[in-house]
Amino acid sequence: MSQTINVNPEEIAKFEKVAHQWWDLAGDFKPLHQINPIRQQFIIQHLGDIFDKSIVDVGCGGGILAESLAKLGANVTGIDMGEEPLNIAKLHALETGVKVDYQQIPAEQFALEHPECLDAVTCMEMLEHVPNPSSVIKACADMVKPGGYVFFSTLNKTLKSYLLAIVAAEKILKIVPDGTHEHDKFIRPSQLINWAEKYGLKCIDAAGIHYNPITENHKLNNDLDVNYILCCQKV
Ligand SMILES: C[S@@+](CC[C@H](N)C(=O)[O-])C[C@H]1O[C@@H](n2cnc3c(N)ncnc32)[C@H](O)[C@@H]1O
Repeated sequence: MSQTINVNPEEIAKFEKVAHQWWDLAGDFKPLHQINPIRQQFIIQHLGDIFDKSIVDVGCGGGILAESLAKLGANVTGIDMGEEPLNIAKLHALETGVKVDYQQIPAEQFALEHPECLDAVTCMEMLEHVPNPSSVIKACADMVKPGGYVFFSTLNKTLKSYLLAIVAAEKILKIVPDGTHEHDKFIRPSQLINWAEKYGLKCIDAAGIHYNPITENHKLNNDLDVNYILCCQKV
């Protein structure tokens, strides 16, 4: 299957190794738990009531966002190429009684099988872990209905993101495992928007995701220098 080429086994292995910590609120995924309410808020701000909306969460991992959207009544499918994160996601959904359809399938393959089917697609903190992010962006654009929404979040390629997301978070504070991120793989908003537009998406909103690991303060703001989220609409 040619689509599986767009997977870096080393990246998948990183997340397989720490998957057991996915729902530990004080563990390696603490930052994702802490920013989840604000990214959910950004999504709902654009989608409105998500009850009964069909949403695919691409690179869902252990299901932090997927579950939170399903809890609000959306019909959520979570896709990822990591087996262990998906096992953890399924187990957690059983424990909480939240219904999410988890599948191990590349985004490109899912898009081929489900063209223009969805009300929304979310793809959070995943693009910086794939060999060819533009191919994932195209897949997200292909699976959403015309007029539907695609949300991307990732890390900007700036000196500030290197200092905060790698030096501070990984090397000094050790709030995420050393080696989680490669600065080369970070994506400037202009680049992401360029790719999105190439595949028929129009960027209609952008926000910075501010997270201070020391004060644990988190909020959306206008500073896209480190972590940011985009809302795109399919033309
Ligand atoms: C940092 S986690 C983000 C999890 C989730 N999106 C969130 O923000 O809560 C990155 C996820 O991307 C997944 N991933 C990495 N490469 C992938 C690929 N090529 N296809 C699908 N998922 C991938 C990893 O397995 C991992 O679960």
